[in-house]
Amino acid sequence: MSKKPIVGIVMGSNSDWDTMQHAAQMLEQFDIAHEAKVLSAHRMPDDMFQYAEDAQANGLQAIIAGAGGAAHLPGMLASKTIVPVYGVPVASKYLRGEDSLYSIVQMPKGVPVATFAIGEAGAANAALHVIAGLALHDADLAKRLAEFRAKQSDTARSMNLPGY
Ligand SMILES: Nc1c(C(=O)O)ncn1[C@@H]1O[C@H](COP(=O)(O)O)[C@@H](O)[C@H]1O
Repeated sequence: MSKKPIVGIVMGSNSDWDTMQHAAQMLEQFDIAHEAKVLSAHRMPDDMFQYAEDAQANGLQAIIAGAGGAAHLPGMLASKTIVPVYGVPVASKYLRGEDSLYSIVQMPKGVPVATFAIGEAGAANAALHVIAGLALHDADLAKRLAEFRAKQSDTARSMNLPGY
């Protein structure tokens, strides 16, 4: 039987998956039980409200929400749950995601959404941030996160520049 998800990855459209799959891959890599689904504040507001209202009772410890353009999904989720919401601005067709970034990051005081960079690095980092929080209470996960960081340092140290 698959483990009950503790992280929810949601996105406004399946067109966001190219970006949001990087969050899923990171959680997969660290063996964190998660779910991924399309959920839109604009196109399916009742489903979105229900998801947020049930999130805590369903055992979710974090929600990673990605959306592009008028990206209201992360903020609206945050307005309906105390489960922390990590927002990922997806690059939009016309404004390259600046619109997504601004609409996620500019939350009114009192309803926070932790906002990450536009695109796949933001999606991966949102997952890593969630993992860091979980690792505070999970020694094995903390060890694996430290190993991931050490490997990354090794890769950076071995980078050569042409002619130097
Ligand atoms: N920003 C939102 C929301 C929302 O915030 O509720 N729902 C869909 N969308 C976004 O619309 C973009 C285009 O969607 P389509 O590709 O389906 O036309 C996507 O990036 C999606 O996140």
